Amino acid sequence: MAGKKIAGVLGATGSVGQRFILLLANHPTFELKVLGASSRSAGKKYVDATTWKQTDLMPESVQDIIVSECKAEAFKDCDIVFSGLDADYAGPIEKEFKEAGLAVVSNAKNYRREDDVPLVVPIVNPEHLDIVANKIETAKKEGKPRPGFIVCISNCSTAGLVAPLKPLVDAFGPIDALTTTTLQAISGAGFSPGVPGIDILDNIIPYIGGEEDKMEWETKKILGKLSDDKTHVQLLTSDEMKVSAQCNRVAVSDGHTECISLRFKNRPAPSVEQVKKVLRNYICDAYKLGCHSAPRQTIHVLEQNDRPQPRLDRNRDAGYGVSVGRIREDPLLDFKMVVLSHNTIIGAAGSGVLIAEILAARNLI
Ligand SMILES: NC(=O)C1=CN([C@@H]2O[C@H](COP(=O)(O)OP(=O)(O)OC[C@H]3O[C@@H](n4cnc5c(N)ncnc54)[C@H](OP(=O)(O)O)[C@@H]3O)[C@@H](O)[C@H]2O)C=CC1
Ligand SMILES: N[C@@H](CC(=O)OP(=O)(O)O)C(=O)O
Repeated sequence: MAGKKIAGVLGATGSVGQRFILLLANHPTFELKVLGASSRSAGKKYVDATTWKQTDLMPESVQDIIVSECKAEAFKDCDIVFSGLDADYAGPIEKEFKEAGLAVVSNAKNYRREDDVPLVVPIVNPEHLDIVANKIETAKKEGKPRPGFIVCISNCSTAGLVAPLKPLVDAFGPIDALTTTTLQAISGAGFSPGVPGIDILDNIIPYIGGEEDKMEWETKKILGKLSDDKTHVQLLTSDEMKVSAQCNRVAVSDGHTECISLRFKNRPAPSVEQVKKVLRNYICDAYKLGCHSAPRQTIHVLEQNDRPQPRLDRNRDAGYGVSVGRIREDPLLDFKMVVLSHNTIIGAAGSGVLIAEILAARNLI
């Protein structure tokens, strides 16, 4: 690669934005140059604008960067713009960036359901990025400038859920019924204002607005098939796959846990040992492509009966790997298991970085 690609982060002061900063600070492909946040932060040094809440120190390289307004003009030299914007404001900002010809990889939910926007968990469905390749190729054929585009990262709980589903579907055919009950970390609720300590200490909150609907819908897009003309994804129908989610907030800092049960359409169902073997042997395409952040072990199958646990297992493969434990037969469906994923790494900023690494490896940025 000639030189490093120039990167910017929108929403750089928030929960996801801070994680982007950590992941991009010493990245071999990307050089972090531009940071954007609200007008409350713009004009200040990053170190003064940000209430840093990560357990790793703020990298020195970003401390003196002056935070910009989230305007495309300020980011015009960026090869890639990562967005960790508050979804209440992300819509028009990301649209302006795309229309200015910029490549945006977004954590916000605003464009996930658009037909021409790939919804990507990079360890699961990187082939959906063909939609971007097709746009660029079409513009080239028509003699038009390289178009801007948005790629969306999934909801954080959905990212953890689909990771084990993908190799299972590839090996054993469709899953026609799935239930998941989540135990979600407080970092998932963001920092402004975030979950108050008085609400979450000694407590569980059995409601996360919009989360269950997102999990039930996004799973069907991520596991859907790319259309033959590579313009959109054919969503799984509710007849093909029924998904039911119940979402809870728990007093964990990082790492979403999910108790899932699933049923395969084909009979006879595989054995527990076959399921474990398929999960263990799964190597994601991003790793085969040689991407820097891709997990060497995509799915860690844990045999101890009290694992996975957020504090012990969330950082496997630097937070890009997903842990699955307690795989056993289910008396109602076929199997049940416990899945753990790092919500701000593979569930958010890390997925963004890995998507960008794939785009760079494919010369799409
Ligand atoms: N946390 C997680 O695990 C996940 C979050 N997401 C999504 O990622 C996005 C960011 O979430 P999170 O980091 O948790 O949120 P935070 O509340 O922690 O951060 C929000 C960011 O948006 C900025 N912002 C707020 N208002 C404006 C505005 N009017 N114009 C420009 N920037 C603004 C804030 O800047 P300032 O500091 O100046 O106010 C801050 O940088 C959301 O869309 C969320 O749904 C997705 C998956 C997982
Ligand atoms: N709702 C998730 C985080 C999030 O913001 O998700 P989304 O990007 O789908 O809105 C959580 O609370 O843990």
